[in-house]
Amino acid sequence: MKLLEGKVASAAIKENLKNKIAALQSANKKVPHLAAILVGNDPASETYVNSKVKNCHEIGMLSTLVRYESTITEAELLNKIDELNEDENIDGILVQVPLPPHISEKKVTLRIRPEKDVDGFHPVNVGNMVLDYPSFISATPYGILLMLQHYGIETSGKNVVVIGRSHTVGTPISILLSRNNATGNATVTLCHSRTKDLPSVCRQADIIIAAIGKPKFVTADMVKENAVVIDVGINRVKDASKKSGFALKGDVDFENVAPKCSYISPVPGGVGLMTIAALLMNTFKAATLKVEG
Ligand SMILES: Nc1nc(=O)c2c([nH]1)NC[C@@H]1CN(c3ccc(C(=O)N[C@@H](CCC(=O)O)C(=O)O)cc3)C=[N+]21
Repeated sequence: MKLLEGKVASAAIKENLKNKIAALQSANKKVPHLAAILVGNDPASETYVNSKVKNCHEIGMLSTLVRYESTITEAELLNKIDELNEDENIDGILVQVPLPPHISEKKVTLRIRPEKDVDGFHPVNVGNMVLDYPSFISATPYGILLMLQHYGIETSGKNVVVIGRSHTVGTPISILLSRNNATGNATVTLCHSRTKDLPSVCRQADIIIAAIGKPKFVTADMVKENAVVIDVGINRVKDASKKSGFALKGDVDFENVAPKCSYISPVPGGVGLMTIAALLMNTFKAATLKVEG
């Protein structure tokens, strides 16, 4: 069993970006600049956004963190997005979700200009992604592709079972893995709560992608010998031994599943870190595409 280490794979991507940014700098060109908006003080969101900002800094990318109290009005937030859309110094914009209930995530998503939508959440980007036109692929599915690529895991002709049909993970990764290109050509089965006999469907899988949001959902009896297991879950489970009182757990019963796998991604230290690398890739692309017109 080999671990798919997000730390190792994301470090390689970040090193490459760092060199490219250094080259821009020495050519006196503009350095990519990400604007991240965080509303409220949800501890998980704070961790993720701080990590995004820190990672920008590590590779020489500029970032601006815009913070608001959870009482900010929807109109104020939309105004800020308009301002960042117009700001020529800003290449990428992301608004961390979830947002407070009085703010429409849909309105916010639609307001960000598709050219600056480095999260790839705008319907224009989602549509372009589906049609295989140039687009921003959202961070989690893109991160999974980068992880598979880094470890040289072949997808062509493989049976992939994706568990979970969310807009942000299950649906886009199913589309991306089934398309006709170097990171696709898989036979994809997208499973969900109405799937009949999920364990036997999973046992057919060469690659399982677990994105359900339930700890220990994928158990050893569901996994074929030598399968590749990608765990996208990020569940905060009560754990009195941790300083925070919580432990981060994936969707896979790691202890019992790992011995059967050829490769498995851990949580933490797996796909989560790849999502950040993917965001940096998208922000770099947003900046350089603009330069090229
Ligand atoms: N507009 C928007 N874009 C997002 O991309 C977005 C979002 N909102 N909302 C929430 C989800 C979740 N997400 C993660 C990012 C990093 C880790 C990550 O770095 N995880 C570390 C551990 C972090 C920890 O210790 O809590 C790991 O798995 O090793 C996880 C999850 C981005 N998301």
